[in-house]
Amino acid sequence: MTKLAFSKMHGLGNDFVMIDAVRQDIRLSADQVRWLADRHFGVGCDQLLVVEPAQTPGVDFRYRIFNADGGEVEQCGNGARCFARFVFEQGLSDKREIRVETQKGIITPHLEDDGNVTVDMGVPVLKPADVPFVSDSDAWVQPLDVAGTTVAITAVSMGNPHAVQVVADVDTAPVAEQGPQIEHHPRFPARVNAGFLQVVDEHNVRLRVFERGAGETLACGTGACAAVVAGILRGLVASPVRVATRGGELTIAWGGVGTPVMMTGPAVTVFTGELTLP
Ligand SMILES: N[C@@H](CCC[C@H](N)C(=O)O)C(=O)O
Repeated sequence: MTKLAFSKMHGLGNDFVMIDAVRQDIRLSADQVRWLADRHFGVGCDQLLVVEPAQTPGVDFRYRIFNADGGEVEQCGNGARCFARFVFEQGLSDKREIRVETQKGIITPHLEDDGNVTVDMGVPVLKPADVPFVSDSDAWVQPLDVAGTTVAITAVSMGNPHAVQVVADVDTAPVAEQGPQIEHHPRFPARVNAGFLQVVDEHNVRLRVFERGAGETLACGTGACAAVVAGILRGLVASPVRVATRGGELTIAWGGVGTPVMMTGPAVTVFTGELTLP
């Protein structure tokens, strides 16, 4: 029987089980990830985050991200902020700026004095083939057939893939209906996170995201980055942009094509615990 110490954290209600695999010798199967993520039989979370020793010189840690469905993915924005608070609170690092490698490159969370965390999320990828999105056009806005209707999406990778559409009102947007269809759309061969963006004014938007491998979450950090990139490319908003999600607000700043996206928001520890893995 394997004992596992963990922390339960959240960023705007996007919740995580955090595991220290620096001091614990732990390797989880997809079944164990699904069990931990299960809200009835396990701890419950949208994503499970595993902190490991770095594999690259000059980098502090590696962190791995698993969706509630057990699949490992490339990037997680709210998770990156929680990762930074976790390693600080757990005494794994006393640095306020931490270089961490993910499946899709190195990101740099910074613990702010006010308790928020700012993360350099890297340069967004816009070339369709690299998102990956199947298209013979490089246009920022592209039609996508979704269950008999055509929606206008912007495909953006923040390390992980996003399809962002603009809606009149997020409260009435067809998130539950279209979300699963977009997630599994054949033009997104790695599946995709489906974002629904409402522009309030030049510096304020509202956002809902149906996440790949987790369903709709209360907030999605990379989704907020992708939505602001899409909004700026479409000429609808200007940096910085406050993104209101169902779980709270993030601030996203982006200087344009070829520059990194900066994300600022909270990271909260809810409780710590120990369990026996099945
Ligand atoms: N909630 C995350 C994103 C987690 C990964 C995503 N579901 C995917 O499959 O790409 C965030 O805050 O960015």
